[in-house]
Amino acid sequence: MASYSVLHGSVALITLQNPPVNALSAAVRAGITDAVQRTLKDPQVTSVVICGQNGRFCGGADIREFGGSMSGPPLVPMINAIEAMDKPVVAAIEGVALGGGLELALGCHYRIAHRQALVGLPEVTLGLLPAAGGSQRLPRLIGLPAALDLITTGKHILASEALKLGIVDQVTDGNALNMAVEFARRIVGKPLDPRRISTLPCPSPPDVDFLLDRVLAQVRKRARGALAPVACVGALRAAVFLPFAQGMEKERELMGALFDSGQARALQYAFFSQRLVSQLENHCCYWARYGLVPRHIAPEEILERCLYALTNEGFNILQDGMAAGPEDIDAIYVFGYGWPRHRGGPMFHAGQVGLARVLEKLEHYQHKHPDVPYLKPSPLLRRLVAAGSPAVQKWREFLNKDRVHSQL
Ligand SMILES: CCCCCC/C=C/CC(=O)SCCNC(=O)CCNC(=O)[C@H](O)C(C)(C)COP(=O)(O)OP(=O)(O)OC[C@H]1O[C@@H](n2cnc3c(N)ncnc32)[C@H](O)[C@@H]1OP(=O)(O)O
Repeated sequence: MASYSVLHGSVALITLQNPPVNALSAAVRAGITDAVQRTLKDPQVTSVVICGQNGRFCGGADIREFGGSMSGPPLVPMINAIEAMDKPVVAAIEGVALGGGLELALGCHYRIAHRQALVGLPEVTLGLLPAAGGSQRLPRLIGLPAALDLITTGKHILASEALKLGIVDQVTDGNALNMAVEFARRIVGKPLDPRRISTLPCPSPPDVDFLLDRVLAQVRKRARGALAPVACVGALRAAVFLPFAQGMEKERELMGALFDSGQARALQYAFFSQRLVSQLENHCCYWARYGLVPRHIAPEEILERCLYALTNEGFNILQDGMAAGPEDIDAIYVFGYGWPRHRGGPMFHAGQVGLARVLEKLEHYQHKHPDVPYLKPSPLLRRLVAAGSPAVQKWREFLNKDRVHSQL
């Protein structure tokens, strides 16, 4: 939800309330929409400040809502309505203004931030693009090159850097909310048209096509096969060449293709997995408090059972003639599945660990879990170990001559 109050008799304060990061859930969007209506109707109110509860402006759209059916007021019209207001609206940014949170702030007429606050459009890291106007407003505010950098990487930057880029108007080491309220009182009556970012042209260099093509090639190389960075460049191209309203249509169209994609689901799953893992320690405290004895599983066991089962399947694939050699499997993992290049690929890595050790571990885990078929060591792995664990480049010599021809 969002609370509404009036300070000094004339400054409406809209406070986003959705701990811990004040994500823009349906209830928060409804609260903001209602509060905007109240400020418009209240003749005493001459300016507006939007802030987040507990020193955090907003962590963006509520990612947990993405999996289900989205309800409540949509973000885009809400932000457009804020920008269109005839009373100045100031975003008081403390903590974070990320994703939809920064897009909300870009719909405001001014942005005042704490120096240490983090801002950014990290949607690309979730397989998305900034589709609440961010891909169209940010380049209009700070120019195409800087917007391309921020949006295609999704990086978070400090407000002090955002000030240099022109994303925020002022920073403070003190209380950003107090500063924003004082600022809001002072700017009443100043013209708002130049502050509506959607009405600005998009500053871009003369060789704009060259720049867009170069960045497109870079993102394709950096994140092979990833859809979102490519879509981000497409949305920014629209910001340069199309008027705002048409650019917004393009932004929406590109987001439509990403929103339900497997890549977006995977990246959002990874976001929450990362946080769950970091909470493991707290779970242990919980178990201890209730007298439960957790089964101890060493992190190496999890890693080894995943990794060695994977390489074991690689040996079976080689044995069955589905791949011509270990290099085929490694190339698929490095280039297709993001296996760290400096580790060569799973088959090369098995060679580095030592085939005898991989075999020993598989035998150990198979003994413990005889019902798990993929822990059963491959005959090819046994043959290689028996032959003294030759280097990966020699494995082809040990493949059965009569195996089915490779499909690769
Ligand atoms: C066609 C549809 C149109 C839709 C258009 C609108 C689209 C908008 C796109 C977006 O805005 S996508 C979201 C963009 N925002 C982000 O990517 C930020 C994600 N969050 C973070 O990076 C970090 O959480 C943080 C904000 C920097 C805070 O970090 P900190 O280390 O302090 O805390 P965490 O442990 O990471 O998080 C605490 C807690 O909060 C949950 N959470 C964080 N952000 C969100 C979020 N945006 N939505 C939902 N939940 C969020 C996080 O999962 C933790 O909760 P948990 O229960 O412990 O897991």
